[in-house]
Amino acid sequence: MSVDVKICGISTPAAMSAAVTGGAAFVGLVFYPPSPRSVTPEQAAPLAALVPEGIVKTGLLVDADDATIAAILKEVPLDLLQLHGSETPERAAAIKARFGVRVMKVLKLHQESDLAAVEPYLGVVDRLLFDAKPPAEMKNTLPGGNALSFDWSILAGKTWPLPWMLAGGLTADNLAEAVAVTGAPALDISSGVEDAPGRKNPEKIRAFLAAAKAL
Ligand SMILES: O=C(O)c1ccccc1NCC(=O)[C@H](O)[C@H](O)COP(=O)(O)O
Repeated sequence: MSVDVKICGISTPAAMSAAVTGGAAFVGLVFYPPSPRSVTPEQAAPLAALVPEGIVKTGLLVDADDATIAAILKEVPLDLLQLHGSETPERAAAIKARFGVRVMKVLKLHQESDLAAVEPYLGVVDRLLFDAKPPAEMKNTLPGGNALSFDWSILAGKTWPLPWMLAGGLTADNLAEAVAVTGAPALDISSGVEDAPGRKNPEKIRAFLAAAKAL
């Protein structure tokens, strides 16, 4: 079995090169100033230029307004927008229509009933990402990238009529179990390939990608 990998929160050329040469299918740039991984459009543009055609350049946004999205897309040719805030289906549809870019909605899970949130996005977004709910104290400051997993069994045996990926507390050591339990076709990782929040370790990026390739 092979799974696609997204390396999220890249902010240096060394980390981008490790992701690209290691075989990432997606790379993620965080455009959310409170995050230790945040980049400005001007910082992101040269990083995006290191990414060959075929690897999906993803921009992570948290409840961004149109002016912010327009300013990012003016500088950075993104292929996919990751909506990591409280974007409604209507807002996701409006972003897609206005900017003509694919969108991936993040749904934060804690228990099986949280999956009810999927249905309103079907037929609207291009892809889903299932992540852990942030701790209450981080909800308004860092709504993702907290190295937290959720109960993967919530996803066991489920299928979805659109592409999706799994995130939250993944590491090279737990990815095999995560895929075995959830059947995830793609994985998204940030903290697990860092030495500290915002400090990506190229060796850890390579190790994660190698472990995913070995599944
Ligand atoms: O990375 C951030 O700082 C961040 C800030 C605000 C919203 C989301 C953020 N990150 C999300 C991700 O990097 C991933 O999609 C996912 O949450 C995986 O995170 P991790 O558990 O750190 O691997």
